Amino acid sequence: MGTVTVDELDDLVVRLSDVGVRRGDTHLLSGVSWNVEVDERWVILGANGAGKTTLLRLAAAELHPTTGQVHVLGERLGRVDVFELRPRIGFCSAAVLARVPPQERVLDVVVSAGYAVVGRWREEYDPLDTARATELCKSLGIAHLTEREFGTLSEGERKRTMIARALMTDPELLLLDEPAAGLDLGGREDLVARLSELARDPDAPTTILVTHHVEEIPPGFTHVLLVSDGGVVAHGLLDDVLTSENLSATFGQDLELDRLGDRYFARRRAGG
Ligand SMILES: Nc1ncnc2c1ncn2[C@@H]1O[C@H](COP(=O)(O)OP(=O)(O)OP(=O)(O)O)[C@@H](O)[C@H]1O
Repeated sequence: MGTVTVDELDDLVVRLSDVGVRRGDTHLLSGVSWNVEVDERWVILGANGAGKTTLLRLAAAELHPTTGQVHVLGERLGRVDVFELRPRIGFCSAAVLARVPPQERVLDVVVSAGYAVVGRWREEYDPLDTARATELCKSLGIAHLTEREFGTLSEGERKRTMIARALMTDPELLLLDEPAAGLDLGGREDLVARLSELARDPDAPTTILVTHHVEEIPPGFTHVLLVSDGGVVAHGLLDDVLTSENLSATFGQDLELDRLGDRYFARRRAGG
């Protein structure tokens, strides 16, 4: 990857330059360089422990690199107040979901994102915020659940609530860590369809989605970053980079990738 000029930097939502993350003697990431431009929709794909969540936490300004540089929304981590940066980022992960009190009302889970709180359900909210939260719940198919307690929702309904919450602040960058994990086939297909709608919405934020499964790639996503063992196997346009060969290198198995319409499917090659 060549030198990036200041003008080009303006168009970069995320920029990792030769990034390493180390904990003790363990290298979680090493030598990662990666650029995400405005309006791109990226999938990060890799096996368990490959470093996907670590990458996403860097993009969320939740983690600093041990070596190299990370720029998020034009700001360099280490030189910016992350508390000013984070409201510009919508982050949806199992860790964020786990912080929601089960008794909280669904609409409050969504609307309270605008106030950067989880579980402050006695907050007084602006009617405009309530209206926006209601609209987001509608677009994610949970309008009928807004008065329910979060803890009574199904796994899929919780995931959709958390995506609505992540969108509440109108972020410039949306990060989704394994949004389809734990969903049944119907729930996964419903979520993939909703994320596909979001990906195709020109007003939606630049999006990065982490997954283990090519079946979970929503149509409309444009780019893929393949990671293995804390390093990049390949990155670029989905159509160019997502191949049987690259997928096999990513998962360390002889895999065959099929495309059916705008969806991907993978299986181990017979005898592989
Ligand atoms: N604080 C830490 N100390 C040591 N090792 C760590 C630490 N945090 C993460 N790791 C290790 O770093 C590697 C990458 O972790 P990461 O969570 O980024 O992987 P992942 O690709 O998201 O995995 P999964 O798909 O299983 O969620 C893993 O092997 C993990 O055990």
